Amino acid sequence: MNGLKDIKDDIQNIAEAMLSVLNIDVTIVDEDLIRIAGTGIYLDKIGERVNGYSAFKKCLEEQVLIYIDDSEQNDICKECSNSGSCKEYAEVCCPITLDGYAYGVVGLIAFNEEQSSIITDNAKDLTNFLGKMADLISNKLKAQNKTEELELEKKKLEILLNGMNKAVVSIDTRGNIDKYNVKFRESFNIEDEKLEGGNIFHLLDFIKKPSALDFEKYKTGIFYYKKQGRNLKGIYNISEIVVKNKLKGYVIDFIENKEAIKNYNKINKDYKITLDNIVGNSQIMEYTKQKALIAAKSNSTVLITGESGTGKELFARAIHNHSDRTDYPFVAVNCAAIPDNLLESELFGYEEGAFTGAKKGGKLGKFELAHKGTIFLDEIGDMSIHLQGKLLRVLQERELDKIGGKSNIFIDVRVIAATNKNLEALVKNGQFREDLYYRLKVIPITLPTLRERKSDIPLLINYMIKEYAHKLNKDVIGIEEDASKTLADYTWPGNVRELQNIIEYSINMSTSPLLTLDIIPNNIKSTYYDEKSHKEEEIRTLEDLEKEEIRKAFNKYKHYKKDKELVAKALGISRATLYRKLEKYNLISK
Ligand SMILES: Nc1ncnc2c1ncn2[C@@H]1O[C@H](COP(=O)(O)OP(=O)(O)OP(=O)(O)O)[C@@H](O)[C@H]1O
Repeated sequence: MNGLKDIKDDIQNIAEAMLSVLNIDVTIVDEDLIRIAGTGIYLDKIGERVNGYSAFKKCLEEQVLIYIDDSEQNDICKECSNSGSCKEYAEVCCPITLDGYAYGVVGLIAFNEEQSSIITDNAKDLTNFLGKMADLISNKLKAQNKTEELELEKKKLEILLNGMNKAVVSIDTRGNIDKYNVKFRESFNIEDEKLEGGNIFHLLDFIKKPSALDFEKYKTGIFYYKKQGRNLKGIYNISEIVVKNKLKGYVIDFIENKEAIKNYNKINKDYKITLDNIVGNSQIMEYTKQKALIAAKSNSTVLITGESGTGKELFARAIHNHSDRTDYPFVAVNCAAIPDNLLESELFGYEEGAFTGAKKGGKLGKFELAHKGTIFLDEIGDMSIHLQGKLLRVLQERELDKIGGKSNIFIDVRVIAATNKNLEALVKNGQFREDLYYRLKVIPITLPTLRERKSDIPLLINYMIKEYAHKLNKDVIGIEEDASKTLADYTWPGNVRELQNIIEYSINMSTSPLLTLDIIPNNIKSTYYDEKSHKEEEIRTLEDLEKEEIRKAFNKYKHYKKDKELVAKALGISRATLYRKLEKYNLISK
């Protein structure tokens, strides 16, 4: 809280104004009885303390107006240490109070007969006037306190704003910049001179001027800023500033995309896939999980192989989540799903004007988006030889050579690749670069098929029943034994994904709390019955056995480009013999 000394110049002006109106000397003291302002002989005594016991002290302590018209007879004067030598003829003093506290006293003092008669003849008007002056001074004090409070609030807000890890700017309704934080200035790299008095719609032209009609539609947007040496992509939000129902302006905040992903990852940490929630405790699964955990603690490239639906992406995510990159992005790219000519810009991005039709501002590649995190290159076996070369360079140099880029960008990304193809075979056929193959398989992880871990099937079934019953809002709680046995005996060429589909289908179809055999699709049941009947028949024709072995071999090598060659080799026959047999058994469509 301020005292009178903090507004002493204002007070001195008031004292002089009073003197010129009344022609009576004025003195003003503060709460410590120090003279703050004065006229006449008191001018030289500013800064001095007034006498120990005086009318001023009483006025201050008792917060009462004191009027003395005869200093020789007055009781207060008699007790004053100046009694006998006092030069004052008469005086009026009034406390300066604010919120019940006395901050000082303002007094009028007569030093001669003439001044004394002014005081005595106009006692009522003068005391009234003095009261008004005391109010004027206390209001000045109040205003001073308010100004300081506002300055303090402003300072606090500035510190808060600058401590935020988010760029923020406030504007008036026409877009003129009012306030902004350090992060804003640094993110967009705009000098203070341009920002002060600048217009946001000119400086950041991706922001469209909001209108009351479609405010809701345009209040958030994605931005791409590539100027002043900055290359930012993110999301912006506009909030209205409304005071007493009137729109006064807007506050805009910006979140960089990478941060948004990071925050998203943090929020979703609880639901993250970890090795613990990958279902399966068979020996081979336990071994695979252990290997994945070791891989998570390293920064080397991982190559996950396994048939379709064995959980390659699941393992890749779990490895990322167990690594110290977990708070940074996990970016998955399916190399087979994107045409080769687009995959290059998808992975590595391009600079503005890199080619005809290139987007304004260029494009950030997945490698850049995954900075400090993990990139998951799924179906790597389908990548073209040209891109394999580019990828190899990125892995070796740890630098990104963007299309149309002038300089290389350093990247810190961990690579996990996956495929259901036999990369070794592709290397032999010249379809996959040998050098890249070895770069990728620094830590190879092979996921077991579901057939190889049949003991996990009941666990997976129970897990999936719970999951889908909840999702589909059905009261299914389990499965009947024969149905469970049928599922456990099936060969599951589509692995866990196929099992998932069957469970989802069965729960949809089920009308009872337990899944029953009759709702299990026939193609799954037939293997069970075929095998069962085969066991009972015991003796089968050689042709039947031959047909079944051919089928089994095709099933095993169906994902290989040179499947027929591999099947023939596995069956120990020539390709020509295989073709003859396929024709004989009418299996040619396979
Ligand atoms: N052990 C497991 N526990 C629980 N769910 C699993 C398991 N393995 C796979 N899944 C589920 O099966 C589905 C297929 O898994 P994922 O996509 O990881 O397989 P993938 O090997 O990458 O397949 P593709 O080669 O076809 O891309 C997903 O829905 C996944 O959640």
